[in-house]
Amino acid sequence: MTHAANLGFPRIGAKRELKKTMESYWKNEISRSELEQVGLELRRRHWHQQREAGIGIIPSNDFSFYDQVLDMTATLGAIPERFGPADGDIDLDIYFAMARGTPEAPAMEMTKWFDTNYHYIVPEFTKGQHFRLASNKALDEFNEAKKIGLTTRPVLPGPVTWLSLGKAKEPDLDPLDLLEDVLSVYAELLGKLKDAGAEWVQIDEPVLVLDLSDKQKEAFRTAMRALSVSGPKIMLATYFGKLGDNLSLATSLPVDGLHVDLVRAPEQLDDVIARIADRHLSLGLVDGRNVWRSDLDTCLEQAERAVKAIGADRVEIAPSCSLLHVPVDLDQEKTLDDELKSWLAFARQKLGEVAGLAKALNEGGEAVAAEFVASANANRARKASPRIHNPAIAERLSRVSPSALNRQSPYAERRARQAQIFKLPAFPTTTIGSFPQTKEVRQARAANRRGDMDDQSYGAFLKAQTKGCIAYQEEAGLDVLVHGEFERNDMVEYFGEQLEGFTFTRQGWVQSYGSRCVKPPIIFGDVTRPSPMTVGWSQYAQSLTSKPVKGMLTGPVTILNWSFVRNDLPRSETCRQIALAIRDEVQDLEAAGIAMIQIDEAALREGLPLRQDDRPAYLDWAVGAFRLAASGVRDETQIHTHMCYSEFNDIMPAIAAMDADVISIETSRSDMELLDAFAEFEYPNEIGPGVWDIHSPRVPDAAGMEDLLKKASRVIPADRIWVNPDCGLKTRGWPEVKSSIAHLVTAAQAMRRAASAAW
Ligand SMILES: CN1c2c(nc(N)[nH]c2=O)NC[C@@H]1CNc1ccc(C(=O)N[C@@H](CCC(=O)N[C@@H](CCC(=O)N[C@@H](CCC(=O)O)C(=O)O)C(=O)O)C(=O)O)cc1
Ligand SMILES: N[C@@H](CCS)C(=O)O
Ligand SMILES: [Zn+2]
Repeated sequence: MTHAANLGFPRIGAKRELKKTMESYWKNEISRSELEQVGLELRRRHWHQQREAGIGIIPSNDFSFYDQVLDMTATLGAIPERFGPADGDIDLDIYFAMARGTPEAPAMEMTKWFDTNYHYIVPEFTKGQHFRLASNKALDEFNEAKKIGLTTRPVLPGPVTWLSLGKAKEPDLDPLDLLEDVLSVYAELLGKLKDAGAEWVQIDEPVLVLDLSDKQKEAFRTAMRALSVSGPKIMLATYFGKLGDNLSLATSLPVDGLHVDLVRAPEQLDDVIARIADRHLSLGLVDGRNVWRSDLDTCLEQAERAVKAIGADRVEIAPSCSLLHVPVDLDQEKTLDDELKSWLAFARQKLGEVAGLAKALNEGGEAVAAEFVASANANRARKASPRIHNPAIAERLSRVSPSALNRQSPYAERRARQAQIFKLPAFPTTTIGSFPQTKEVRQARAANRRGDMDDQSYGAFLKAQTKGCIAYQEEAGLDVLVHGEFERNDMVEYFGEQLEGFTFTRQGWVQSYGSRCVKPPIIFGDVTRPSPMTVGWSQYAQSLTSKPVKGMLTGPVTILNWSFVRNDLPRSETCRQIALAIRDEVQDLEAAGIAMIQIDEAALREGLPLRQDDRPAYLDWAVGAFRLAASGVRDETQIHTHMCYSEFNDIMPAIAAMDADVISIETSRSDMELLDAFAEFEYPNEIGPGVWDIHSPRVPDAAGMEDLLKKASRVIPADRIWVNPDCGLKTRGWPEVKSSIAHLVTAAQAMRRAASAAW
């Protein structure tokens, strides 16, 4: 019999219960046991829902109070020294301190999980680091599920992925050198799981879809040999891409099963079948990264090929990856129109598809005929729907000339003209765009949406917020101001709501990091901009001050990468459509007198293909889309961009090719290390390296920021450096913001004094 399996369920809760409870705990409003109780209820609810959906192989330990990689770090006792003694207990408070930092100890670094909008906490390694089984979370959750009659398949991030994603804190340490010690803890944990009754474990090794070094390949052989000795059977899970040249490695490892992603890489099925030998094969057929209903007939045809080749008993049907990356339940959406809704599937609906496919294999097509027909009809209707095509857009795009991707003059000329106009001091200070999205702001928006606050009152409220923010920035002594983004629920969703071809959900939350969630808009059709989206707010803010106020836009690549994108058109085409809409907005801002315009491309790197070979083509169209959006303005208009991630080395030429006049980047958590890439590449334009880690509630002092700026000015010419935080301030509270900005301005002034003394 073929089993229906799941690799991971979204843990935040259909109504973001976990988020709300965690945030209450952090504010000391509830006790730890109340927090733990909500965790338990969510796990139970999700197990029940999976069972009800017809899933036979249900995961445990996919729940997390912050992040599954941090859970593994805690399990292995890999606590950085600043959070307590290496052999001390790891309780929830130390765990949260590692994730969020404390006044004394900066948080551990956080970065993007492969090519998703999910962030994990980066493990830290030192020489001679001692590992020990420091948490029984995986075991406890397995036992918890057993109490409700479920023998789950516990999930663990695998040792090679965990080490590969971590960071050595000493220059000549290779994390993989720690493998042996780490493996002994994994083996101990697997032994305990087996003793508790676990028949299988899911070991997640998504690095198997990356370009691997010989040392990583060898680490896989060592690791799987060690783990296969005495624990439960291993389902080795790979996802987010093709195994490619790692296929023979993956199929030579002593594991009992292999999960492959057949949504991203359907072409690998026959090769995998040919090499699977006597292992179980888990077919990732239902898209765990997007919200479209599956083409069940095609999925069934793929599954039948596997069953025919290796027998039903060794085949599992599954989503392509954990369902962490999609919203929980489409049935909660009461305002989406029926036609659009019929095209979609969220986590619970996807599990229904997985179970339906397994049933079709086990009982024959008649057993699920109605479901399959409904699905095929919906997909057919989607293809034929007049709502998805707008011929005028294709026609306009075909008329875009190559010159539309170039500014009028080279950067050096623009720089001179802009310097004359803006007359900024050395080390100009600015922020990235958003100011605190306080409870008051969110509640006003929620009241307006419910109809409890009329549009006029809501507009007046937002104007007052903006006015207060401009006054505050002037008082704080910032040089380049922003309007504060109070009118925006999210930097992508806000634009999605105003563009044609997009739809949005009410409850389609997806975890981004910790308690923070996003509601990615859904791009279902050709994109157009019916009217200006931001001009009124920028114009209003600029009318309040004589200092420049940056117009604030989200770039086309980021809108694309942070949305659920239609799967019936190449992503590059959809991106060009969005770029044209943003270009129109940029030109309208300029015409309205906005002299600096920031186009955020926070997610440009996130969309970078995981394999080197696929990268040039992506970078080519992504940079082209940015340039199309940004280049329709005069030389005097200063274009900024912003990116909040900390790996630039491999895409420096592309970043330079974007040709933004100023780029602000996240650097503070990595101690300015990544500026080396800008220095080595001799990045020609201006740079604002973040000097304040805004992901942590910690207030950085002026001396620390000054140190970071000094480090920056050792590698970047001082007259090209801007002073700003790592990212927007929407998640912070006003008191921390005010203290931190006062320190930031002080640090910039100190740098100016030192520079004028030296000149
Ligand atoms: C910069 N980042 C972003 C990413 N992706 C995006 N799509 N957007 C981003 O900004 N990826 C990388 C990083 C990740 N960082 C963050 C940072 C902050 C958040 C965040 O704050 N998320 C909020 C939700 C934001 C939002 O949509 N708010 C809405 C709805 C607010 C709400 O919950 N309203 C309540 C009522 C109000 C109340 O009582 O308080 C309700 O409707 O029930 C809004 O402002 O209108 C979060 O809450 O997690 C995300 C990613
Ligand atoms: N302008 C946005 C960028 C976040 S990446 C903000 O400030 O929140
Ligand atoms: Zn950012």
